[in-house]
Order: sequence, then C-alpha cells, then structure tokens
Amino acid sequence: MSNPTIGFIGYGNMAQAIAQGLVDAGALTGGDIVACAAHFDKLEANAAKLGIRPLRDASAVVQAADMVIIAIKPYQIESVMAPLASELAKPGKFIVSIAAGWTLSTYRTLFADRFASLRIQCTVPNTPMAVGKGVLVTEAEHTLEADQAETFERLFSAISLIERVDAPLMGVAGTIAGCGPAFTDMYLEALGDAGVKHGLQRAAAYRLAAKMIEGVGAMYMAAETHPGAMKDAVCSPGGTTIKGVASLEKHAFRGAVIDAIDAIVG
Ligand SMILES: NC(=O)C1=CN([C@@H]2O[C@H](COP(=O)(O)OP(=O)(O)OC[C@H]3O[C@@H](n4cnc5c(N)ncnc54)[C@H](O)[C@@H]3O)[C@@H](O)[C@H]2O)C=CC1
Ligand SMILES: O=C(O)[C@@H]1CCC=N1
Repeated sequence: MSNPTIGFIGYGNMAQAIAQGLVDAGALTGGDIVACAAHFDKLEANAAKLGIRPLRDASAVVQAADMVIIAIKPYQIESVMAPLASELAKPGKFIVSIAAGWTLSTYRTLFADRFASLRIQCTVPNTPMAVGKGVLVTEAEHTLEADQAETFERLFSAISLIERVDAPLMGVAGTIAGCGPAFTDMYLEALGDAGVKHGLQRAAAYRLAAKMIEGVGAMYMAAETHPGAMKDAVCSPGGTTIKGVASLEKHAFRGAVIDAIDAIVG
C-alpha cells in the first residue's frame, strides 16, 4: 500500500517533532508530508530539513492530505478549521488533532451540523516522538473509518506508545505525557547544575543525568515494578541516597510535582 499524504496545519515544535520521528523511523518520507504555517519563509527553511512540501495555507494542506494533523495553538482552531469543514468531509480524508484541551466533544460543538460527516481522532502527543520514544495520549472514542484507524495506529506506533483514555481523562493524561517533558527537562537541568557545582563538565553532567532518566523509565516499562520499590532498592541503609531522599522530602519534591499537574488540570 502506498503511503498516505500527511498534512500539518501548523508546523511548529510539536509538528516538527512528529515529522522528524516518522521520517527517521522510516514510516514515511519527507515527500509524503505537506505543511503550512503562519510565516512562509520560516516554514520553507524548516520544511527543507526533511524535504517536506511547504504550502501557502490550511486550505491547500487539506486539499493535498489524506491525514490532516491540526497542529496550531488550541485558541486558533475555531477560526482556522471551521471554514474547512466541507473540504475535510471529502471521502478518504481524516483529522488527527494534537491540540491540548480539544476532544471529540469540542469538535462536535465547533463543526455542529458538519460533524457527522467528519472523521476525527483527538490526541495529545509529546516531543520525544522526535526520537521515536514518544507517548500519544489518544481519546478512546473517535470517528475514523477502520482503514484510517489502522493507518493512524501504524504511523504513530512507530514513534510512540499509544495510550487510549476516555474523554474526561484526556486532560490529566495529556498533561503528564505532553507537559511532563518540560518538567523532566528542568530536573535534567538541575542535576546538570549540581554536577557543575561540584566540578563536572556540563556536557558530562547532562549526559549521565539524561541516560539515568532514560534508564529509570526503561526499567519501569520492563517490569512495572512500583516506583517506591525501585527507589528503595537504591537506598542502602545508612548510605548516601537516603540522605538525598530525606532532603527532597523536606523540600516537598513529590508534592511540588503533584501541584504542577494540579496547576494545569485544575
Ligand atoms: N509543544 C509540545 O510539546 C506539545 C504541543 N501540543 C499541541 O500542539 C499544538 C502546537 O503546539 P506547538 O507546536 O508547541 O506550537 P508552536 O507555536 O511551536 O507552533 C504553532 C504553529 O502554528 C503555525 N500557525 C499559526 N497560525 C497559523 C495559521 N493561521 N495557519 C496555519 N498555521 C499557523 C505557526 O506558524 C507554527 O508553525 C498546540 O495545539 C499544542 O496544544 C500538544 C502536546 C505537546
Ligand atoms: O504547553 C502547551 O500548551 C502544550 C500542550 C502540552 C505541551 N505543550
């Protein structure tokens, strides 16, 4: 089967991470991808990196693509997408939304009478898709046809774990997977600063901290051992690690992380 054409409406940080991951994974070539963005010169430069085709506007993307990925900011969706409903309803076309806070129910309100003729899958991705290690939070309910759902699954499973959740849990799941990389980057940066403070070269400090974070995630995925048990296995009685754990507890490390999720989810 030939590759579908993927069209990004918006080609910013998240769209480029998805495109990079798909091309590097061999799931698609740059020639299978088209995109539009607010600034054509910048789009041309970004598109050239993977050999994708830059297009002038969202309407041109919808005309060219089989799978239309909505990758603009959530507040822009209404004005950009509503006028495109007729074109999106043409046979064979389907929508993958990656906008935080948008579910099938919000698209139902946006498209109103046209909704019934549209095929839509709502998701929240994350930037590690760029290196084939992403998470795609995916709303359990969708309106794709069977072959479209298969294409969606085939492409995104090449670069991510697909985690299906019901609509009411899209917010918290999308926050953990989608915003979590920024929090983890802060942790990585802090470990790097601490390493530099104590004499390590910065690049070495980041490298060993990054590999440590990757390894902890991989260990959990391998056996699903409780994180507390994995932590206990590192803390020798009277040893070094428990001193750091006690200090983090004094600074309410876990409470701070939970508060960060609360700040977003409400
Ligand atoms: N950055 C991330 O880690 C994640 C982002 N998302 C979602 O992805 C979407 C995009 O976010 P980012 O890539 O971070 O934003 P961004 O600001 O990096 O990219 C937005 C893109 O939209 C383009 N754009 C603006 N107005 C446009 C218009 N009228 N027509 C066509 N393109 C237009 C901009 O030129 C830019 O290419 C958002 O809905 C966000 O919620 C979801 C999960 C993670
Ligand atoms: O910060 C944002 O709005 C987007 C949504 C999830 C990650 N980045």
